[in-house]
Amino acid sequence: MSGQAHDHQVLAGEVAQLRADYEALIQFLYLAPVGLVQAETDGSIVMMNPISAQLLMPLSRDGGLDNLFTALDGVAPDLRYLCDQYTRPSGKICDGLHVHLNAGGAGKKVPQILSVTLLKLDATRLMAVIDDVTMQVRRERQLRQSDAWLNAILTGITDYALVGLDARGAIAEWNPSIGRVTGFGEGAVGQPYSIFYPPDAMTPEHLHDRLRDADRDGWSMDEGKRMRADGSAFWGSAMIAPLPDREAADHAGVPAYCLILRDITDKRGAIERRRREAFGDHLTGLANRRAFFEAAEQELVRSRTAPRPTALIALDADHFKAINDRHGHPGGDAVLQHLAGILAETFREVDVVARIGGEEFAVLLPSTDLARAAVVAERLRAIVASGVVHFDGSRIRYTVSAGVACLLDGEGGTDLLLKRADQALYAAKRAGRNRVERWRPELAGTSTHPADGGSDAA
Ligand SMILES: Nc1nc2c(ncn2[C@@H]2O[C@H](COP(=O)(O)OP(=O)(O)OP(=O)(O)O)[C@@H](O)[C@H]2O)c(=O)[nH]1
Repeated sequence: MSGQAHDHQVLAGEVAQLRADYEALIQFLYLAPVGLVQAETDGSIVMMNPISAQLLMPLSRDGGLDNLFTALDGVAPDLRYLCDQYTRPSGKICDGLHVHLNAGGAGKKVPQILSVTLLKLDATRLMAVIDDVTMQVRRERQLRQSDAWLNAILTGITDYALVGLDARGAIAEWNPSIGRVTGFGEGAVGQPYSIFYPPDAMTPEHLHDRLRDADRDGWSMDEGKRMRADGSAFWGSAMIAPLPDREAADHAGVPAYCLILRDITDKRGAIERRRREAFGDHLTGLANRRAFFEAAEQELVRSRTAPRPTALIALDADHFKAINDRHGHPGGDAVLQHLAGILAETFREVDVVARIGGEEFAVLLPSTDLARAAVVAERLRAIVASGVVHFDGSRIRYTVSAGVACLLDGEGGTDLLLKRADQALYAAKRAGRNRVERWRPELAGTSTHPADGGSDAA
């Protein structure tokens, strides 16, 4: 081969190499998962990839994209200034500058956050790297928040065990806090966290339910009797929270959740007192409206998974205003306490008996149909009608009216059940009081308040 031909071949090879490099660069620009914009130092855009067009287009006022600084003027007005002030021949003009789009706007769009890095390549060329970091920023903020939350929980607590659980709820690692609070040694590793609970208190299904609750809500908390390794019991709370990077931790023995086990034996009395204050009715000692709704909600959710009827009796003392007027408010209170006493004696342990309003009571009867509930309500009505309240030298006689309703498997919720029972109750009031009415479809749409429903007022 002649020298000239050889040179030619080398040159052709170099050109092919350059072309291949250029193709690779173009490919890179097109496929890069970030926006890349090449511009002159005054911001005039020379070249941009599709992602940067996508990110910058919404910022363009005239539908075109000629100048990087003009496009970003509304959201990052100092970019042009930063560039003018940058005197070095090349380097980073700004690094990961966060630019907020749609922030504070009247529109309902979620604020979008772009990260802009501006490089000076040489005296005439700039390169901007633009990335949509909205999700990343949100995620970091969430993580910071959950860190703060965890710190708040841990601060000031000295009697807790911090236990790493794997994705199946088995204890992943041992640490001294586990030994201190529960007495379990390294042999606990690999065992389900239910070893901290009394035998049979937690089925494998319960154990997994708690993990799923934590996945769904960010945490799951319960409180009750716990066991130490030596078989002694203590009163404890257990909070389970998923670890931030748990997706990657689907293997046995790798922590996916954190369990914080606290010995709160000392605090139990105070907690129960607070519970009573929050969920108890001070006048009658029965459950209050809030406790009733929570218990009813729980029962109805359970009745959906294991179908069964749920009944409700709504009860109201008749002509109660007249009793108050005649015997004074304390006399009225004595009647309410008397009625509460009868209710507490009449119903089963599983029934939820509550005072849900001034002189209105409600009883939730799990696994009970309409006919059975009506029989119980009738028995109650009769007991009240035959009783006497001794108050301040007087004998007060009173009666109650009751409405009974029932939901079949999975039908409606607490509000519907209570509404039907109320409709039946006021049908009983309209029909003359001192009686029990069952809800029936014709009552749908009738009033749940006597004043609207043509009550025969006292
Ligand atoms: N003593 C006492 N009275 C209460 C309490 N809460 C509500 N009340 C009274 O209960 C009375 C309820 O009156 P109404 O709603 O007119 O009902 P009613 O007189 O029982 O008539 P019907 O229900 O139609 O038979 C009002 O006078 C309330 O002031 C309470 O805790 N103690």
